[in-house]
Amino acid sequence: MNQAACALTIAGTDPSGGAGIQADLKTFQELKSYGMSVITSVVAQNTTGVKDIHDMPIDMLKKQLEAVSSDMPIHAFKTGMIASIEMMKAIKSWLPAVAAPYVMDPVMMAQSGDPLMEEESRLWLRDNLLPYTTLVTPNIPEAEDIIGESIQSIEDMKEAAEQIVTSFGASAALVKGGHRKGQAIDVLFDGSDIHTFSSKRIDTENTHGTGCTYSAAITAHLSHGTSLIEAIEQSKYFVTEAIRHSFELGQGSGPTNHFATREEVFNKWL
Ligand SMILES: Nc1ncnc2c1ncn2[C@@H]1O[C@H](COP(=O)(O)OP(=O)(O)O)[C@@H](O)[C@H]1O
Ligand SMILES: Cc1ncc(COP(=O)(O)O)c(N)n1
Repeated sequence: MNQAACALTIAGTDPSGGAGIQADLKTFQELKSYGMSVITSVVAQNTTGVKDIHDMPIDMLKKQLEAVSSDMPIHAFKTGMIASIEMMKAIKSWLPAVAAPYVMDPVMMAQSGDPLMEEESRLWLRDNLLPYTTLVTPNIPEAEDIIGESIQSIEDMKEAAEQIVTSFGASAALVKGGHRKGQAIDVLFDGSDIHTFSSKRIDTENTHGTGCTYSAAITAHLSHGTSLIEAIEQSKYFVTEAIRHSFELGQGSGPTNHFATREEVFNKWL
C-alpha cells in the first residue's frame, strides 16, 4: 500500500504562479509531499503587484476546510494570506479537526507593498491564531508589527523571536532577515534556544514568493516527520537555491524557481 506525507496550504492565489497557493503546491510537490489546498482569496496579481482581491465567502471557506479534513490525512499544514477576521475565525474553529504541525506565514503585504490583510485583522491574528502555531515565520516588517517595536540588528531579531514565543504564545518563531542588508540571516527561537540560519545574499530583484516557498518547504518537511530544526535547515537551502536560480519572468520582481534543486532539470541549462 502506498503511503504519502500529506501537506495542506490555506492561502490566497497568485495566477502568475510565484507566490501564494501556487508556490506552496509546487514546493510540496518538489519536496515529495502530497499537496492539498484551501483558497482564502482569489488575488489578481503578478510580478508587478496586486490588481484586485476577491475573498471567498466564509461559508465556502468553511466547506473547503471541512472537505479536506473530513476525508484526507493532514500531516502538516500552513496558513498564508488570511484577509479578514471572519476568515481567521473560521480557521480557528476548524483547528480542533486537525492534529498536525501548524506553520503560519503571517502574510500582511505582497512583495510589491500592496496590502493582503485588512489593517484591523493583524491584531486578531496575533492574539487569536498565533498561540496555536507550531512555528510562525514573520519577515522583519511583520515581526515589527507583531511586537510593536522596530527591528534593526540581529540582536533585535533574536529578541523579537523570543518575544513572539514568550509574550504571544507561538511554540516557535522564525524571524526572516530577507529585508536587511548583508547576509540573509534568519533567527529561530524554539521555546528554549536561539538558532540562526544564514546564507550569502544573492544579488537579485527576483524574490517574488520567497516567504511562501520557505514556509511551504518547512511544512512539507514537517509532513514527513522531520524535526523542526532540520526542516528549517533543509528549507533554507531549498529557498536559497530557488532564489539563486530564480526566473527573469514578468516586468516586476521575478518568481523563485521551485525546481532549482532538481539536478536533472538543472543540467539541461548548464
Ligand atoms: N536576496 C536574497 N538572497 C538570499 N536569501 C534571501 C534573499 N532575500 C530573501 N532571502 C531569504 O529568503 C527567505 C524569505 O525571507 P524574506 O524575504 O524576509 O520573507 P518574505 O518573502 O516573507 O518577505 C529567508 O530565508 C531570507 O533570508
Ligand atoms: C496570495 C499571496 N500570498 C502571499 C504573498 C506574499 O508573497 P511573498 O512570499 O513574496 O512575501 C503574495 N504575493 N500573494
